[in-house]
Amino acid sequence: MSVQIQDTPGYVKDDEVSQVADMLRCVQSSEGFLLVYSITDYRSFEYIRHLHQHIRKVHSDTKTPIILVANKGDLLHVRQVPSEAGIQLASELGCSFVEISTSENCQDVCDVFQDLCKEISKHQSSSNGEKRRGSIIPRPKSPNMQDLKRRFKQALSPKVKTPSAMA
Ligand SMILES: Nc1nc2c(ncn2[C@@H]2O[C@H](COP(=O)(O)OP(=O)(O)OP(=O)(O)O)[C@@H](O)[C@H]2O)c(=O)[nH]1
Repeated sequence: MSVQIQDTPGYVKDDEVSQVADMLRCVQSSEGFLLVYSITDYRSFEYIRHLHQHIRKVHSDTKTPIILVANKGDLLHVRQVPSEAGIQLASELGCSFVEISTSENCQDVCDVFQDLCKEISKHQSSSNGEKRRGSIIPRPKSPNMQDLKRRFKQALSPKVKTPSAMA
C-alpha cells in the first residue's frame, strides 16, 4: 500500500471560495481522514463538526474511515477540551477516537496513521467485495441428469406417428 498524506489548513473560511474549493478537491481525492484538534483550543474542537460536514458532502458513504485525534495531550494544565467531549463527538460522528501528543510520543503518531491505513484497507476490500457480489451473473442450475438421459433416449427412439397426429 502506498500512502499519500495531505495536510489541510486548520481553518478555512466559508467565504474564501478558492480555499473551500481546494479543500473539497483534497477531500474528494482522499480515502481516509484524521480530524485533528488541540485539547488546548476549544475552537479547534468545535471546527471538527464543520470539517466532518465537508467530508460527508463529498463522501456520502458513512463507512469512509475517519479517526478523531485530540492532540497536545501533554498540555494537560491548559486543557480546554475534556477527553469525554472528544469521546462523545467521535461516537456522534461514528468514528474512532484517540488522544495523543505529537511532541511527546511519535509512536502515537505512527500508530494513528497505521490504524487509519488498516481502516482504509478494510473499507476498500469490503466495498470491492460488495461490487463483485453485485456483478455476479447467476450460474445456470446444474442439469438434471435423469431428465437429460430420458430426453436423449427419446430423441434416439424411432418416431411413431399416431393416427391423431396424421389427421
Ligand atoms: N506541546 C505540544 N505542542 C504541539 C503539539 N503538536 C503541535 N504542537 C505545537 O503547536 C504549534 C502548531 O503546530 P502545527 O503543526 O503548525 O499545527 P497545524 O495543525 O499544522 O496548524 P495549522 O497551520 O493551523 O493547520 C507548533 O508550535 C507545534 O510545535 C503537541 O502534541 N504538544
